[in-house]
Amino acid sequence: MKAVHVAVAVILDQHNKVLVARRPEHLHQGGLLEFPGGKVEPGETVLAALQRELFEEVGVQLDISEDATHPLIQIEHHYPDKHVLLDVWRVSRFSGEAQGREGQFVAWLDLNELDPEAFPAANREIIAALRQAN
Ligand SMILES: Nc1nc2c([nH]c(=O)n2[C@@H]2O[C@H](COP(=O)(O)OP(=O)(O)OP(=O)(O)O)[C@@H](O)[C@H]2O)c(=O)[nH]1
Ligand SMILES: [Mg+2]
Repeated sequence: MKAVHVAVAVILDQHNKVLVARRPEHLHQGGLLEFPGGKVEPGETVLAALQRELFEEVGVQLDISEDATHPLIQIEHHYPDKHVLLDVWRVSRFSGEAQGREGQFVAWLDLNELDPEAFPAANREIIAALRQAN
């Protein structure tokens, strides 16, 4: 099975709050929390995908310049039904107010309060890396 390349944004605000969204029930890993993002399309760079997905899903415009966007971690994970490569970026500048543009719940949660069990299994490593970096 070929890995699906996924661009994922961890947006941290000045109070160490992280933007999370709830995955719609009918999708893969539905009902769990996620960091917004989505599949990199053919011919698209990962940062372009990150920018496009964040705008489509939560209405936020990312500043993807080098001083505002940093690679955090890449995680390859095999779910029983899917193989993903999560390409996770830490973003410190954005504009717009986050809203669930696809009807999903979104929230800014304190980094220290994130419950890894509320996310897909692949995300546990992301949360650990984030806590280590902060
Ligand atoms: N966006 C996102 N996807 C994640 C996370 N963790 C994780 O395992 N995934 C998995 O990555 C895969 C792709 O993400 P996605 O469903 O957001 O892709 P997408 O926005 O392009 O959706 P679409 O297929 O409806 O067009 C899913 O199988 C999802 O379960 C996460 O924190 N954020
Ligand atoms: Mg998505």
